[in-house]
Amino acid sequence: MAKLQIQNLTKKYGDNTVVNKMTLDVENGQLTTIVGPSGCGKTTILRMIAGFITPTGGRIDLDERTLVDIENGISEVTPENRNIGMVFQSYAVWPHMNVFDNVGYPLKIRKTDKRVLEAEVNRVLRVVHLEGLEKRMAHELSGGQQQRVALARALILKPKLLLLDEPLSNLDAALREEMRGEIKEIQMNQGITIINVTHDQIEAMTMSDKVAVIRDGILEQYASPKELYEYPINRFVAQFIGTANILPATKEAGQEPDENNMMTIRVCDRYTMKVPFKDSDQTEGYAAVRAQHIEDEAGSGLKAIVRRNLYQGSQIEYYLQVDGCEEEDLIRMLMEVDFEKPEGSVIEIGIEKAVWLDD
Ligand SMILES: Nc1ncnc2c1ncn2[C@@H]1O[C@H](COP(=O)(O)OP(=O)(O)OP(=O)(O)O)[C@@H](O)[C@H]1O
Repeated sequence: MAKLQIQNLTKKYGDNTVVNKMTLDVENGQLTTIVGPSGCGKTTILRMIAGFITPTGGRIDLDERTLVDIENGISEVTPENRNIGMVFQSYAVWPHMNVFDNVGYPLKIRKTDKRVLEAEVNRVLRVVHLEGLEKRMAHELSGGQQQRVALARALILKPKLLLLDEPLSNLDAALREEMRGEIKEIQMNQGITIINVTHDQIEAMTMSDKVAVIRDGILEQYASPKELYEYPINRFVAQFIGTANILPATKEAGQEPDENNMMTIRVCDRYTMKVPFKDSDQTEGYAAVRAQHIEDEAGSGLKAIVRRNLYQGSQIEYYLQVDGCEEEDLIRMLMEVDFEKPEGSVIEIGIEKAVWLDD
């Protein structure tokens, strides 16, 4: 049984549909990340789950309790009664309050017994590794520490669901990585369900059990990081997650899967290969190919001119103009450093692995 169920969730501002019939389940104790370009509707989705924005349509259930159901006219549960914690991109800590008071505030306004409050503050400060800083004013903390205070304040009410709206985006790279690890640890140790929003695809891949890729308010694909990377559903997902090369491809109509569940496609009208079978009627489409799956293969029939080679220490990244591809669509290839080809050289390439995309 899923913990959070979102069905046909829709938000319109006038004629502008910013979230369009989104349906997804988040399993108990899992971390789901919502990714997509700026303006695709990520924050709007999170704020509808939290109860700050009323949907135009659809339904949200948390642990078999209906939070909102527009079509059936069920009155909305107010944000403070949803048992959902939220941490925003801006730290939102009170600068002239110390760490203890910042974190204890949600319990204080609920008139919690002083001793219980103290024990709870100490508990969550340990969880976010801030013990010892209780008396420090929030404005005397680093960005990362302030973000931990915000996290502790969200955790103190023991939410069923924690919503994170790009809380790491203002932190430097090293701190961001550390915090990712800590959020993951909180998820595992506290058994909490988390929805994280980001436009950083590396963050999405490394932290999540599942990733929801959104474009223009529409859920394009919802799957594990590995599945998204290996079997992207369309060009948008293939390029957004792990920047795949996209090459024009064709296939014969009516193909059946072979004994290995593969089918035959022709890439750039020059190179025939097998890819995982997809039940599609289309004869013209695309092959998505990762840079590390393009190889040097003399006699392959797929010619390429080296346009750029970028030495990266452990490997060389080549940008190739491939016969049969648009001239401006350069293809990326990663090679060992002993494969040295100057700009302008003509090579022949092979493709070790690809997936077929209809669109
Ligand atoms: N109150 C509002 N009135 C009208 N349009 C709005 C309102 N709030 C958001 N929008 C529009 O809805 C769309 C989605 O916004 P949202 O903030 O959810 O995107 P996002 O994916 O979180 O973007 P970012 O990554 O930049 O934070 C945007 O086009 C935005 O301009």
